[in-house]
Amino acid sequence: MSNQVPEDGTLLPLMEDFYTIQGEGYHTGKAAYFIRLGGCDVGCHWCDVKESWDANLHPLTAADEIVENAKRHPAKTVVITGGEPLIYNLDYLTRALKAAGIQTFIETSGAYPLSGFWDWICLSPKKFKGPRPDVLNAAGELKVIIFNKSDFQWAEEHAKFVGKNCKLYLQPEWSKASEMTPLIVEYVKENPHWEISLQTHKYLNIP
Ligand SMILES: C[S@@+](CC[C@H](N)C(=O)[O-])C[C@H]1O[C@@H](n2cnc3c(N)ncnc32)[C@H](O)[C@@H]1O
Ligand SMILES: Nc1nc2[nH]cc(C(=O)O)c2c(=O)[nH]1
Ligand code: SF4
Ligand SMILES: [Mg+2]
Repeated sequence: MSNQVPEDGTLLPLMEDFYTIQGEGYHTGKAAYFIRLGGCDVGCHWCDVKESWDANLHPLTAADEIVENAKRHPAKTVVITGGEPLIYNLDYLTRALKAAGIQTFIETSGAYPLSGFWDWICLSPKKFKGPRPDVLNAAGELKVIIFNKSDFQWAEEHAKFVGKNCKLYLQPEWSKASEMTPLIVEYVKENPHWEISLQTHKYLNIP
C-alpha cells in the first residue's frame, strides 16, 4: 500500500476516472462517473483490474479536484471503485460529492472498515480476504462472483449476514462465463431470491 496517503482522505491515489454506463448489479444501465482508486491487497487471481493493485503507481490526487471533475458530467451519480476503495477514508470525498448534489455509489469487497456517506453499497465479498460485518450490514446489494460450482454454497453462506432488504446477485467470473452462466441460470430458476448480474459493459465494449 502507499505510505504517503494522508489519513484525512483529502488526497487519494487516482488510477482513472471515466464517464460510462454502470455495467453490473442493481444500477445496471445507468450513466455514472467512475472514480477508480489504486491499491488492493485482496489478491483475487481472476481480478479484471490487476493494474490497480499497487497504489504507488497511481498519483495522489486532491479529492476536491475529483469532485470538480465529477460535477462536469450530466449524470449526478458517481461509482467509487478500485482497487479496494475502502482502504482509504472516504468521508471527505463523499461528503463533498453529496454537498455537490451527486449520488455516491461504491463497489467494494468489504475487506476494510466502512467509511464514507453512501447512497448505494455494492458488496462483492471475496474468499481471499473476507468481508467485515459493518459492510455486510450496510450493503444494498450482495454480488457474488461465480468462478466454480462451490461458489454457490459460499454465496448462500454470505447471504445470511446481509440485511433482509439486500438484493442478491450472482455474477459469472468473466473468463468462466460461458461455463458458469448456464449454471447460474439454473440456480436462479431454483432459488429465485437470487438474480443474475452480467458485466454488460464488456458485451457493449465500453469502459
Ligand atoms: C475490480 S472490483 C473493484 C472493487 C472492489 N475491490 C471489489 O472487488 O468489489 C469491481 C467489481 O468487479 C468484479 N470483478 C472483478 N474481476 C471480475 C471478473 N474477472 N469477472 C467478474 N467480475 C469481476 C468484482 O467482484 C467487483 O464486483
Ligand atoms: N461500465 C462499468 N461498470 C462497472 N461496474 C463496476 C465496475 C468496476 O470495475 O468496479 C465497472 C466498470 O469497470 N465498468
Ligand atoms: S478485491 Fe476487487 S480489486 Fe481487489 S483483487 Fe479482488 S476484484 Fe480485484
Ligand atoms: Mg470493472
